[in-house]
Parts: sequence; structure tokens; C-alpha cells
Amino acid sequence: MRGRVRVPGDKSISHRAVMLGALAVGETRVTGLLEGEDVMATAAAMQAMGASIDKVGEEWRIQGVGVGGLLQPAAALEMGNSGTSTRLLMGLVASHAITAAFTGDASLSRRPMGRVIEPLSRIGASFTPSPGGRLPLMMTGASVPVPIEYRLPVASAQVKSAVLLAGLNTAGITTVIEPVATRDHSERMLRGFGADLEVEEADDERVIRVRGEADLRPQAIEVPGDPSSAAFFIVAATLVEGSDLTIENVGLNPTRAGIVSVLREMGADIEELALRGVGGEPVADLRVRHSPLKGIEVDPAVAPSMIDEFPILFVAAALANGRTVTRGLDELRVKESDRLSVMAEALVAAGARVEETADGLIIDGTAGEPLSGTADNPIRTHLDHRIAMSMAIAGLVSRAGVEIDDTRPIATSFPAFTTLLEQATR
Ligand SMILES: O=C(O)C1=C[C@@H](OP(=O)(O)O)[C@@H](O)[C@H](O)C1
Ligand SMILES: C=C(OP(=O)(O)O)C(=O)O
Repeated sequence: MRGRVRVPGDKSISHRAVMLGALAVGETRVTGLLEGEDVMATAAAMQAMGASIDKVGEEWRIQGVGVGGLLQPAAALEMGNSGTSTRLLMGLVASHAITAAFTGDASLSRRPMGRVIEPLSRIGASFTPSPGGRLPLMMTGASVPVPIEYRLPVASAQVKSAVLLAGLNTAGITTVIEPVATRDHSERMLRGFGADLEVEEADDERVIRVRGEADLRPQAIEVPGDPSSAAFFIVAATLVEGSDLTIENVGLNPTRAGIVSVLREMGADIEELALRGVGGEPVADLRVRHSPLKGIEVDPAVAPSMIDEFPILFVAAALANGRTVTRGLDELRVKESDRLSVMAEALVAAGARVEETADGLIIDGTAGEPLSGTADNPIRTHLDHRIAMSMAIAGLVSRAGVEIDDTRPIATSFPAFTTLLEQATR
């Protein structure tokens, strides 16, 4: 793994840029937008509700409808594989007097939506979900939405954001209390668009208040690179002998950068170059050189700051010297797949030593010895882009290589993954 690669725009920030641009009055311009399927699902939904969204050269131009101005979509909003699109858009619809149907692929249709249905019902929205609180569902937003104070029962930036976005068109102050901090891109960007939002840190909790009937001002946004996409290259360069790879433009918001600190604790050599600010977020180029890793106990408190990076961390742990123990990861069971059992099965199939517990994995690493690989028994990726990319990286450090059953889901978050991997391994 040598040379330089530039990771695409952050998925979380891209979703929010499209949504808030579509709610501002006037034209928002976005560069570096992730053009993955998940973000395109958000863009199509905002267009279906009245925004106009076009790409001119390298720039996305969004004409917003104004808070309160969303139109009733003529057809179901197709969310594909994207939990973020679904839950955040449900928040937006909740405080507009419109009816919308949400549909998704087989993976998304298995994921729990009760966690947003519950607070959004208190605001006044009504829902007809499929059994178990799942997609497909229909919802009708409140005509007179009620401001709520909501304490998050799960550490979820999607639930937090759904309530805050509903608060934008709700008279009065909507409050979200976070016992555990999750990614704060919504808060940062809402402020950037001129919303009246305050965050108070008290007794280890974060209290976020947003004033409703907001007027959002259009912005020029540069989306930083996605640390969740960079993580595959950080781990690959760490594991593959002889590597010296620079990954450009990596967002290092502290609520996202847990993977960097955990890998460093395991012995990774990650240097931050040209630290700068991009779009209100800290960004650096990361120079990563091969280095042996040692197993550690991962502090469950870091989980929210690297929640999507556990599949690739498990690959790193499989090659480390000694035992890595992770726990407190129940949320991984409700992502695009059950990422604990799917990664355990995949890594064992590739020759790693892994034990699955109720809320984590225990992995005994090979101390750098390559995995056997899976020559003729493709890994089942269960429509999960992060399983596919993690196991592709595992293939780089295996004797026989790793074959995966389906690469298509990679396009949901990182369409250029294979091209960049080929570029770095040439
Ligand atoms: O708010 C977001 O953009 C996201 C929040 C996380 O989900 P949860 O809120 O369900 O933890 C994360 O897994 C997802 O990839 C993106
Ligand atoms: C969990 C993820 O995304 P989403 O919830 O938006 O489907 C992810 O990208 O790993």
C-alpha cells in the first residue's frame, strides 16, 4: 500500500448538507459531496418534496423550499440501503403536514424504526409501520407539531438528528438530551445554516436545544473526507508489510475519530499532516506505515466515536499479537447486517480465531501471520457495504485471498473503493 489516495466526502455530512440545503431559502452550493447511493437516495427524496438539486461541474447546487415548505411527495420515498436517509427524513416529515411512504431494500426493511417513531409520535406525527416497527411504512406529519424534551434511550446520532430536524418546523424549543455523545455533524451544520441551537454540557450529558420556525440561510459547504472510508485504508496500510500510504483529506471530528486512537493504542503508526479546518470540521492527511499490532481491550466508551469502524477493527485484531476484547456493541446487531455475527462468521471462514459474545467479539490474533483466506467459499456479506470492504482488506493479508459474494453494496458509501485500492496496491 503505497502512494497517496484521497477518500470521498463524508456520508453523514453529505446527507445533512443536502437536507439543510433543501430547507434553506435560496441556493446552497456543496463541493466534495459523497455521490454514493445512500446520499443520492436523500437527494431524490428532497427533490420529491420540492427542492431542486443539480450538479454543475464539480459543484452541487440546491434550491431550498424553506422550513415548513416541504411538499407532499407523489410517490414512495425509496431509501435503498440507507438508515440515515430514512431516520433523518422521517424527522423532517414529522413536523410538516404531509404524508409520505418510506420503502427500503431487504437489509433496511429489517432495521428498527421504533426508535424514531416513538419520539416523532410525541411531536404529533402518526405512523403505520410494518410489523416490528419496520419499513415499508407510511407516516403523516403533525399539522401543529409539539416541541418535546427527549432523552435518547440509545446512543444514536440518527435519532438525535431526527428529533432536532423535526424541531426546525416546531414552534418553541425542542430539546434532546444525550447521555452519551454521538457524532455532532447535525449540531455543527444547523448552526452553520443559522439555526438558533445551543449545546450545554452538564453532568456528563449533552443537552441540545433548537428553536423552531427557523429561517435557514443558504451556505457554501465543502464536505471533508469520510473517516469511515479512510479506516479501510488505514488498516490495510498498517497490516500490509512495506506499506507507506498517505490518505488525504480525512475528517477528524472527535466524535468520529475513535478508530485512529484505538489503532494507535494497538501500535499503529498514523501521522497527522497538514491539520486544517474544512467545512467547520477538523481535517488532516494521514500518513500510515506498516506496523505490528498488539491486542487490547477496547474501552466500550469509545464505541459511539467509531461505531461503523468495528468491522475493519476486527480485521486488524485478527492479525494482532494477542487477544482483543470488545464489548458494549449491541448496536452493531442492528446495522445493515448483524455486524457481530456476520464478521465473526466471515473472519472464522477466512481462518481467524474469533469468539462471539452477547455484545462483542473476542479475537485471538495471528501476530502478523497471514490468514488462510477463502478460496472457493465466498463470504456472505448480507447487503452490508462495510462487511464487503472489511473482508476485501482481510483478503490482502491472506494466503489464498478472500472472495466475497456481492460487491454491489459498496456503492452505497464508497463507489471508488476498488479503484482506490487498486491504485494503492499497484
Ligand atoms: O447520523 C449518522 O449519520 C449516522 C449515525 C450512526 O448510526 P446510529 O445513529 O444508528 O448509531 C452510523 O452508524 C451511521 O452510519 C451514520
Ligand atoms: C450504519 C451505516 O449507515 P446507515 O445507518 O445510514 O445505513 C453505515 O454506513 O455503516
